[in-house]
Amino acid sequence: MTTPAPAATRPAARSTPERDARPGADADLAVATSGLTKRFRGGQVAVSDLDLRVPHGAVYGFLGPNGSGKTTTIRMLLGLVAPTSGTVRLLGEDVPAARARVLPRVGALVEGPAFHPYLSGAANLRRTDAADRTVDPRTSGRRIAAALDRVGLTAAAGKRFRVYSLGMKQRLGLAAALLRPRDLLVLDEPTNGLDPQGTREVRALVRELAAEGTTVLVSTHLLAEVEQLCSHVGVMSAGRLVAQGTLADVTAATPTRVALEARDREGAARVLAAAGVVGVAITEDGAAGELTAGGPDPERLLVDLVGAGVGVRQLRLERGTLEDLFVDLTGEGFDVRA
Ligand SMILES: Nc1ncnc2c1ncn2[C@@H]1O[C@H](COP(=O)(O)OP(=O)(O)OP(=O)(O)O)[C@@H](O)[C@H]1O
Repeated sequence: MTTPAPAATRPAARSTPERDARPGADADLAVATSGLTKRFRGGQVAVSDLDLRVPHGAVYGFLGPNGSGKTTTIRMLLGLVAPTSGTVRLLGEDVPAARARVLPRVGALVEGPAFHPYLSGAANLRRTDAADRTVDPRTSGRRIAAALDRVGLTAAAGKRFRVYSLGMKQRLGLAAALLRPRDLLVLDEPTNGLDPQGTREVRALVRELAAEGTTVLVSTHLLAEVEQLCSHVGVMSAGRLVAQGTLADVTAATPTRVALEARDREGAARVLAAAGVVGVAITEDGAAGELTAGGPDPERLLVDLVGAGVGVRQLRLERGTLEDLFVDLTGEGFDVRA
């Protein structure tokens, strides 16, 4: 169920430059947190020292396995849960201080108690719209019709919420978030539980909104979602942000695997290890290892191999994927399918 809510660092961010401390350095950020931390009663630290940096206009994939702290972070961004420490800035304004001014510009889809099951989709939106004191009640009908149309629920507007499919419920949550124009959308696992068609529809809608200039922060545990949808990514692991940056930069930070085909497998492995290749192992037809940042370049490896008298039939370079990086950073397997 969904409820409409009002609404990058010191991560081990392999790819992100050090946080810029100059005044105004955050001006181009739609979401900026500093040292954001949540410790629940009982002592569990759900989110630890988070410096999120979401540029204006980005579709930011907030990626992490279940329980890594994504929902708690999102709830703190929206003022639904108080941080234990740290600060939040949304659209350049401090939250919660400027909450009343900034949250109307922020649309959100977060888990929680939600729509009335016995009211229709349209009637539920009427309730949501009526609860917004900042809009003109006389234009409510127009806003509701536009939001329903936007998410493809016009035909089902009169049906009771309880008979909606999961995808329709999710889309109604999005419609509620879109009752007024938003500069920032915060979506917590918007495709969770949806069938492939529903998933495609929600992703298409996010793309459309982003194309119109809305900044979107979308949490997910699906790598494919990030790869298909996002310009930026932040990776959470056990409450910490372990990488953050553009999708291209973060993916480029993955180690490249170098694989050699050589008859003298031990000799090839020795040369690789001596040159600074890490995790060198003898393979079926040669040797392989990982080229990390600052490691030798492939040309140098070939020179070394020739110099050591190791004949090489082939040298292959395999660029790491986002999935490799994720497993590497979080130590977890991953649900890679959409
Ligand atoms: N109200 C709470 N009281 C105590 N612990 C909590 C509370 N809410 C969340 N947690 C714990 O904080 C950690 C982070 O949970 P959170 O829901 O933020 O993660 P998540 O990445 O959103 O996971 P999921 O994808 O499963 O929703 C988990 O270990 C969770 O059990």
